[in-house]
Order: sequence, then structure tokens, then C-alpha cells
Amino acid sequence: MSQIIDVAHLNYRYPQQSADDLTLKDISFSVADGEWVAIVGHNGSGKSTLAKNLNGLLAPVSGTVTVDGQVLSETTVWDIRKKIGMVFQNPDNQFVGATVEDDVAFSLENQGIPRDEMLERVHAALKQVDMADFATREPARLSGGQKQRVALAGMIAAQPRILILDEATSMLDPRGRYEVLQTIQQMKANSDLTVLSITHDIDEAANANRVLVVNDGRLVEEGTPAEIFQHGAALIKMGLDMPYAERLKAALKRQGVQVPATYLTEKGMADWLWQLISNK
Ligand SMILES: Nc1ncnc2c1ncn2[C@@H]1O[C@H](COP(=O)(O)OP(=O)(O)OP(=O)(O)O)[C@@H](O)[C@H]1O
Repeated sequence: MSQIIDVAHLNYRYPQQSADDLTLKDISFSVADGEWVAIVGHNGSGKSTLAKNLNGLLAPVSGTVTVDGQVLSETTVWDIRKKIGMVFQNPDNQFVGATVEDDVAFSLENQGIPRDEMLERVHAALKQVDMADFATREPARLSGGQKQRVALAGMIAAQPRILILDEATSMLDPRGRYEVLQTIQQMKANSDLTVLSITHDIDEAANANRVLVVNDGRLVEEGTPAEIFQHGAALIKMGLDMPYAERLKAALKRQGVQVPATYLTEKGMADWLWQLISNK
């Protein structure tokens, strides 16, 4: 698989920081075309700053960001932004339309799509996030979770090559989060979408092909969800919750039950428990 994102030795500092201080410290990683990568880490570790460096909202002190073969610079930034859809934690700052449908349509405006097709795509996207009934409402009057769904609908309609989700499901309840993740999976199945999701949600991270852990501006771990979740209680130090299967294992261990040392999914734990019970 070819690389769609390549970050090399990225250093970033905010203007008000002193010259010897950095928010992002020598970050390097690549993302393959079509991959789903989760970025996890404590509050304030630099995840959002990293996301904003990827589409040129912030410019690094040194290091390079290459997207789809183009090195990010003042001249390539507009080309690159067309390929990246970003959904932030607080969608309020992203709304531009007077109504929900206008807002979703705005994401398509610069693509020169005929009006009929545009309307079709807007309504299909709103339906996918279960917001079709709100098409003519004012975005400002929606709940936090509904706003996140509308922001996601904008990205579904725009069909970017790369989707960056910055805590984009944080205001949804577990069911809503599950539905949105299913929608993104579907988007991925229908196109060669690459997903980068910044999240505290363990299920969102578990859906990824790979997990990157950021701590104090540095990339400190990288692995498959299984490799990362194997860290058990140390996950909490990395800014992640423990997956349900790991919490269950810890509780069984406290009861004196010998549990497998390797990471198991919920299904893996269920199979293991079933075998344990059947053999008694
Ligand atoms: N606009 C800004 N100006 C100055 N410092 C900032 C700015 N935005 C963020 N920071 C600082 O940069 C560091 C990294 O913040 P960032 O928002 O990237 O972290 P994060 O990992 O995304 O956290 P969270 O999970 O809370 O969103 C923090 O110390 C934060 O206070």
C-alpha cells in the first residue's frame, strides 16, 4: 500500500511559547492509503495541534508533512485541504450555513457539482447520520451530539480522501457513537478513504488498523490495537480507558482466576470463558 500521509521530524511551537519550548517534538509517522489510524494520549499532549499541522492550519517550526505526494507549503495547502475533511470536537466553530442542509451543502460548494446531485448527496448524508428530519433547522439550535452528526454529514457529502476526526464523536451517547463509527466503516468500504481519528474512546481506537500514542508532544508508542491494549493498566497512563475485555480480565484475576496474558477482544474473552465453563 502506498503512503498517503508522511510526517517527518515535525516540530511545532505556538507563537507565545519560549524558543526552547515545543508543543510537538520530532514527530515522524506515515499513514497508508486506506488505513484507519487512531491517535490517543492525555489532554494537552498535542493531538489537536498535530491534526492542525496536517492540513496547514498551523505551520511547523521544522519538519515536513507530505499528503498524497505533495509536501505541505503555502502553495500546496489549498490542494491538500481539498483532500482532507476535518471534524473537530466542538463543531460550533465549523458551522457556516443558516440551515443544516445549507451547512452540509457548503462542504460541496467548491467542487462544481450540479445542484441536483448536490441536493441528493446532502440528503443522503443527513440520512446516514440520522439527521434527515433536521434539514431545515438552524445548526446553532441543535444539541452537541446533533451538531457532531451534522459536521460528519458534511464530510460524508464531500467525500474527502482523508478524514481527520478530532474527538468528533465525544458528544454522542454510546449508541450514537456506534452508529457514527458504522457509517465511517461504510464510507471506508465504499471508497479508499483514509481515517485519522483522535480519540479517548476505546471502541473507536479498537476499530483502527493502528494506534499512535502521543505523550507530552512526542510519539511514544505505535502498534495494532491488540498490541497497545495488551499494556493493560498502563493504558490509563497513556490517556486511554481500559477496554471492557481487559477490565473483565483484571476483575477475574482479582478473584484468583488464571487469565490469558495476551489481549483478547470481547468475543475472544467470551469464547475463552465458554471453554472454561464447558471444561468444568
Ligand atoms: N492556540 C494555542 N495557543 C497556545 N497554546 C496552545 C494553543 N492550543 C493548544 N495549546 C497548548 O498546546 C498543548 C497541546 O494542546 P492540544 O490541544 O494539541 O492537545 P490535545 O492532546 O489535543 O488535548 P485535548 O485532548 O485536551 O484536546 C497544550 O499544552 C495546550 O495548552
